[in-house]
Amino acid sequence: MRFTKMHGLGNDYVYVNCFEERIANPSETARYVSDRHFGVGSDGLIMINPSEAADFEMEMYNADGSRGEMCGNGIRCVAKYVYDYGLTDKTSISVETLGGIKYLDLTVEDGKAVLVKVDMGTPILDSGQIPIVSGGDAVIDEPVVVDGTEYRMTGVSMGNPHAVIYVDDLGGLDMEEVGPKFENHERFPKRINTEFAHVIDRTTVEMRVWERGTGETLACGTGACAVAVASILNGYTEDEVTVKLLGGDLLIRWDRESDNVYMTGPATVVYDGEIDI
Ligand SMILES: N[C@@H](CCC[C@H](N)C(=O)O)C(=O)O
Repeated sequence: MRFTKMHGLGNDYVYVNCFEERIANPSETARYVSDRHFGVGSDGLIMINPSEAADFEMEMYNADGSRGEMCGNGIRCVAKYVYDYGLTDKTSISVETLGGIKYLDLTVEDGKAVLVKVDMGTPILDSGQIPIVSGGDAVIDEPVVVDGTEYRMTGVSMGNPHAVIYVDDLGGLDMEEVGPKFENHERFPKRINTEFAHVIDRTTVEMRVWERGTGETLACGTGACAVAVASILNGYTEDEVTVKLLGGDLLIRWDRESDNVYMTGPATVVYDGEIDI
C-alpha cells in the first residue's frame, strides 16, 4: 500500500489515496500503521476517497481503529494532498465527512498548498446531539466530577464530540492519568475528546488535548474550534481566537452572522512510503 505521512501541527496521520489503493479492513489497517514501534507511527489513518456529494471524501480512523466523524487537522492535509499530488487544480474544494460537507480554501505558494482555511460549519451545542448526558439543552460551564475532582465543562460538537475543561495549570496535568477517565466517563456515551484550556487574554487561549481513540496529540483542529466556541460562549474571548497547541497555533473565528466556525492553519507532507498490509 502506498501512503503519504502528513501532519497538521504535529497531529500526524497516514494518508492513503483510495483513487488508486484499496483498503479491505480500514479499522485494522489504522491500528497497524499507527503503531509507533511496529507500524509507520501516527495518530491514525485517513483515506482520501471519491465522493458523489463533494469533490472528495475524507474517511478517518483513530489509532485504536475507531472511526472519527471529523478531523480538522486531517482535512487541511487532505486539501494539500489533492492539490499537491494533482488530483485537482482547484483552490476552493469541498470534502465530504461523516460530520457533513466542509468547504476549504487553499493558499498556494510555488505550486504547493501551504495554508488552508476550512469552513467547519455550525457548532452543535445541544447535549443530546453531542452527546453528553445532561439535565439541560446545552452544557455550558456545568460541573463534571472525574475521579473525585469537580471540573467545569462546556460541551461542543464540531461533527465530533468535545468536552472543554478550563484549568489554571496546563503543564501540571497528568494526561495519561486523567485523559482516559474523561474519555470513558459515564456522561459521554460515545466517549469524548477532552480539551484542557487556559485563557491567556481575550484573543488567545492555550490548550492540551486528549483525543478519543488516540490519546494525547500535539494538536486537534476540531478541538481548537471547540475551545474557541466554548471560550466565546463563556465570555472569556472575542469571536476570533488564536488557539495555542503543543504543535503550534491555529486561528479560529466564529462568524456569528452565518453561525459558522472558520479554522486556518498549515498542512505538511513528511514523506511518501510503501508498506505491506
Ligand atoms: N485530530 C483530529 C480529531 C480526530 C478524531 C477524534 N479523535 C474523534 O474521535 O472524534 C482533529 O484535528 O480534529
